[in-house]
Amino acid sequence: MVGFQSENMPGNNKYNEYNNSGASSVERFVEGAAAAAKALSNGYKREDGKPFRQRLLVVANRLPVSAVRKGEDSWSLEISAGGLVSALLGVKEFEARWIGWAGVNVPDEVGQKTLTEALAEKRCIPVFLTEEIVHQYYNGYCNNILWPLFHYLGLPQEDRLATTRGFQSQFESYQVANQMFADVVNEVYEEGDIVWCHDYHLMFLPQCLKKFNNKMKVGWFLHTPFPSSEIHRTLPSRTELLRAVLAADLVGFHTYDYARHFVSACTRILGLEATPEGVEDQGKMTRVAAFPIGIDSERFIRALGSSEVQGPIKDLQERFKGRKVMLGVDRLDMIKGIPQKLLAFEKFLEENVDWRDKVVLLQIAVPTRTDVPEYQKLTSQVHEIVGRINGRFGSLTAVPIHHLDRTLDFYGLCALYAVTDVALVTSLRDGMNLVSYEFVACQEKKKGVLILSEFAGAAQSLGAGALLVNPWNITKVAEAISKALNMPSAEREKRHRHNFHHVTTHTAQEWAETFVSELNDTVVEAQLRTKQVPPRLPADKAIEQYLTSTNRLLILGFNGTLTEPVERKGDQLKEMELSVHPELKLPLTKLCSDPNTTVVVLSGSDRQILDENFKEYDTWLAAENGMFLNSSNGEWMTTMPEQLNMEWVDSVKHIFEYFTERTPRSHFEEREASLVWNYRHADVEFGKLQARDMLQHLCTGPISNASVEVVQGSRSVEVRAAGVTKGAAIDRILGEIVHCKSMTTPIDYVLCIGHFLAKQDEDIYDFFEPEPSCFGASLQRSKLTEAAKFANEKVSPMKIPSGKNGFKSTNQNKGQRPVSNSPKKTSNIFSRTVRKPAPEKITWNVLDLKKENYFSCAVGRTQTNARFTLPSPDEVAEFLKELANASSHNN
Ligand SMILES: O=P(O)(O)OC[C@H]1O[C@H](O[C@H]2O[C@H](CO)[C@@H](O)[C@H](O)[C@H]2O)[C@H](O)[C@@H](O)[C@@H]1O
Ligand SMILES: O=c1ccn([C@@H]2O[C@H](COP(=O)(O)OP(=O)(O)O)[C@@H](O)[C@H]2O)c(=O)[nH]1
Repeated sequence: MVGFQSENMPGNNKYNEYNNSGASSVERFVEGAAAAAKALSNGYKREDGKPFRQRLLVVANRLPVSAVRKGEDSWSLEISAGGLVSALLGVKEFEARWIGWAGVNVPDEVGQKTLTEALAEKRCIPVFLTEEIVHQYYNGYCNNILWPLFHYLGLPQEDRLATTRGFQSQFESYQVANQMFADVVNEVYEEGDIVWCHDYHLMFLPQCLKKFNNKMKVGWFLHTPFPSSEIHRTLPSRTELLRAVLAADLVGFHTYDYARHFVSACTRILGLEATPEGVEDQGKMTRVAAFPIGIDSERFIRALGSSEVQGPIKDLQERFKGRKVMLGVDRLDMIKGIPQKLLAFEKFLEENVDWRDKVVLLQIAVPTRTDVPEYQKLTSQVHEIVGRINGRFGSLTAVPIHHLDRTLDFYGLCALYAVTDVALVTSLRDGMNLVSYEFVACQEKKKGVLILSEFAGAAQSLGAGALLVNPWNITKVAEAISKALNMPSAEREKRHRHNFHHVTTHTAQEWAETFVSELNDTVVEAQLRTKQVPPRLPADKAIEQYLTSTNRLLILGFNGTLTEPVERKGDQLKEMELSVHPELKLPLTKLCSDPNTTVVVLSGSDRQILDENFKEYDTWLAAENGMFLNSSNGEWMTTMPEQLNMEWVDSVKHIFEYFTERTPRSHFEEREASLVWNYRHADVEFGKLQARDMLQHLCTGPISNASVEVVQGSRSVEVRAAGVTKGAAIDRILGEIVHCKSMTTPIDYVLCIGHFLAKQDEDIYDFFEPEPSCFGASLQRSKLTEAAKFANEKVSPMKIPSGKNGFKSTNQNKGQRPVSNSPKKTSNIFSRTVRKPAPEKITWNVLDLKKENYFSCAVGRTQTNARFTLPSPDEVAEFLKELANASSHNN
């Protein structure tokens, strides 16, 4: 015996839910939306005085109503079952429109036209998917691939005999279907609208929408779990899906765990940067956050008092008099753990003979995705188990399990929730599970017990009051059933209080409002960030000014500026040494050989690396952020300031050693004025965790009182003596260059390009700044040397002062750490200090720099003090090529 269905069972009407005025919830929802729209256009306010909000386009695979064709041009609309629809029906604050599939194939024009009209009354806009697309996209890619994968059930094996089960063809249909949704959104969209895309069906949608209109405010919310990145990485189209989602402005999940998994998939699989706000890709920020959904609890509480619910409550109480009622309400889906639930109940009955005729389990199993073979198999499996248990423990007049393969209406469900003593939710994985919320909302009188799977998102919010179980552990679930049925009323009351408070204060309305307001804020913040992003380097202008200048200075960073693009293997950087971009050889040679141009490569790298990479060019090298200088004759000298406190080095080294030993493929470099721990070749995720720990150790230990700066790079941690910055070194470097080259005319053109660290090294841009830039140059000014201050005060020209902190005397290093080159690091052993120019000799203005002759440019950064930006070393190479060509034609 599979089940038992009473004639009087509540909710036999599977169509619309009616209230006293005879309107369905969809109609009420839609009427609310229509009223909102009207009020908006009339400038009205809502009853509670708040203004109406902007238009919200809710795009989900399924509309809140499914259409059933009654004739060529007549349709009846039923509410679609499922958590997403339930949650969004609770949202009444917006002038909302739904865009989605009506759950029916409508190939003919008449049908499409009439259904569109019928749905328009409900503010729903249909996306017409063909039967083949539905098969491949919905049954195939969504429900046979993404759904099981996201719920940790793994990928199905690709079936070579059935072409429809190939990943690739299903994925292509998925993309086509997403584009079909996008086309409808694009048609309906008006400026200022918010587009909220829902769920795993529409992961491609954000990208399609942004491609069409980059200004659209696009949010994406996932209703299922997002699995560990190790699961996601098994998906053949893992990269495309992540990238498509990242096109959204805001990406939301039910729990922090899911959000964290998503961010880690982006860092590990795509190699992107995680920030506290989300994920960053070349300056484009996607905000990632947790927004736990809720229900419209008021609607349930109100319904309990209505005659539509009170009637069925009485019937149910009468029918199950003398027995405790246990309830399961699930779509008949493998993630819901229905077989596990039944087996646990069977075990409970086996072990608790006295309870056999005193308890009944009502299991509502809503048919779902019935075209997918796995779901068909599940139905038979469940029927078989129910039959066996009822056969074993049933009598002529009663069975322990009442199993219904059908949908109940809202009132029927409320009545069931209200009469239940123990609700049993055993999902193997579940994004949230609204049934558990709904049960709690209906239990103010009875204060029944919720047994809840620890693998449902709801466990994180209702865990305080529920009995949490691992559904795979049948023995423990059986024990929980026993505990729940025997729980004293005081404990039930206490547990219920916790959960009722949560359910009634974290509602669907609040969920949607928070998401939408966060989306608005995210877009505003992004706009602000974009406004602060300096423009791209104007190559033509920079070249034109270069050609008309007579004494030019080019300051070029190395790593991330002149280097080859970095390759990745999976989530790892390819092991390789830094080397000059191959396309730069010729242009660099040309530029360096121009007698009117001085090229300085200014880098954080050590002397050896610069020697190895630049020995063939006639260029100045400034290693370790300018602490060492090498004129083109190959002799290194130090520019280190006096009084550098290096007492912290040993203890920091100790910590660096500790982390290096524990982080495979990381290493640290000991430099003269700094220590750098580098994890660019280590596992990105692990490296970041280690870096975080390391920072904590450093800050609470050796550097807590030391005069140092900690510089966090994208894959490194560097500790430097305070004051060791490129900006601070440049005046000493300039003095040496002027002297060495016996310059007699001022520098009248400066191009300073680098992937310099924002806080610590961008003072170099400000050093040359003839006018305070609008991008925050002033931030760094207080740190500048006298020479730089002088430069800032005057539009031009600038005189390099001698003295104080400008240049060091030749015997300045007494009592300091020795400044010799470490022999193992460089073959170029000799090091001397930069000479101190005689003040009387530099009486003229070294810099004669006008605003239009100064080009500071940040590479691969958008938050910068520089005047201009270039996105990558490739573009730097391109620009320097053009510059070198123009210059050689000019000569
Ligand atoms: O539309 P169907 O394919 O029949 O499936 C029904 C819905 O199932 C999923 O619901 C999820 O959303 C709930 C609300 O956020 C959440 O509580 C639950 O844990 C999820 O399973 C699916 O995500 C929806 O898109 C489907 O419409
Ligand atoms: O006969 C039924 C059974 C369930 N539901 C609704 O379906 C939703 C199920 O949501 P849940 O989050 O628990 O899981 P999902 O089915 O979305 O995975 C709940 O709002 C239920 O009220 C319904 O309308 N009729």
